[in-house]
Amino acid sequence: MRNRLARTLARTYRAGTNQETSVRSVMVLATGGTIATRSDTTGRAVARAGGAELVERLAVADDIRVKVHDVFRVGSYLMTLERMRELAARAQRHLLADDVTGLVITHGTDTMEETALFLDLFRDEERPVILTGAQRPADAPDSDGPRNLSDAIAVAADPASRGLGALIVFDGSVFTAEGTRKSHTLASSTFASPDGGVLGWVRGGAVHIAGARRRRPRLDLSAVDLSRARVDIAACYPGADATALYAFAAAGARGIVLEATGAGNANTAICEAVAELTASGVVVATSTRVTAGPVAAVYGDGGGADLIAAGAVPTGLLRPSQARVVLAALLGVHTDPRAAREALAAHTLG
Ligand SMILES: NC(=O)C[C@H](N)C(=O)O
Repeated sequence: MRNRLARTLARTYRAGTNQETSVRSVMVLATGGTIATRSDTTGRAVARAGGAELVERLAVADDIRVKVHDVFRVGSYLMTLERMRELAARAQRHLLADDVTGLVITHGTDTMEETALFLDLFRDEERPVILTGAQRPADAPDSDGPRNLSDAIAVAADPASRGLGALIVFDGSVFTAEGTRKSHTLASSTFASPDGGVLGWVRGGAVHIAGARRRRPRLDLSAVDLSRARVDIAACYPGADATALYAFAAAGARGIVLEATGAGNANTAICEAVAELTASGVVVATSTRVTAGPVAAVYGDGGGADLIAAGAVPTGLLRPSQARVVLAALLGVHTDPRAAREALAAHTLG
């Protein structure tokens, strides 16, 4: 196995030496996820493979040089905001220090949408950062990992990917970070962007980018203080009360995202709690459990119009998982919750 890796790397390094002007260099940062899982002795899938193992038999274009670094080796259900920050810092360091065309991050699919958006918010330059993974383990005979990874490397090396922020490449499709989420627990075609569609496609190393992304102001990673960035998600469902909201605030939440019903509706008990918590400096945002469409101030009697009047910030097309990351990032960079509220409102306006 080592020898195969040595041959792959030797080939790519040789390509770099012979064609110095046209060589493209892609750095792969490995973090774990199903793309790196093998079954343990009890049959449970655990992230064990490092990046070198993932790239060793990959088909990549002769003029692409691949380098690998391991960052974590975890299922993405074990990601945290701290790990996202560490990964973002590593990504920035590698882009600074190494002469790379683009970065690929291998990651579990469960929370890829959160990490992708975090990296997108703190991106600090034009070179592409591509996240990919797999739905079937590394030791499955039909793992989708190798194809996804070679597709991601092709996209990272392609000039058309510059300036598009963090992207997700999966099952032949290219997605922007914002608005994209996991949509099937097990199927290989799991990522979807219900409001935005795909940004492009990749087939056999050929990359086609069709869409454009919305430009957002970037945040400064060195300014983020995650100790004041606790944000929890509270579900609204028939009969829900405000117990979870108060418990989160008591546990130190500086922000709460409501996973509301429909176009962003709750009930009068939750509206009252939102008004009280907003007055106490907690930033409440409202998203929805519905797959597509924006949050809107339509209904009274505890509905979205009342929630927003009580102080909740509507998150537009962002779903709770990504609204939480945006709010946490903003609370991490703004000491004043009012500034974080305003920045969230501006962010979700498009
Ligand atoms: N397909 C996957 O990668 C799912 C896995 N549970 C993870 O997120 O790490």
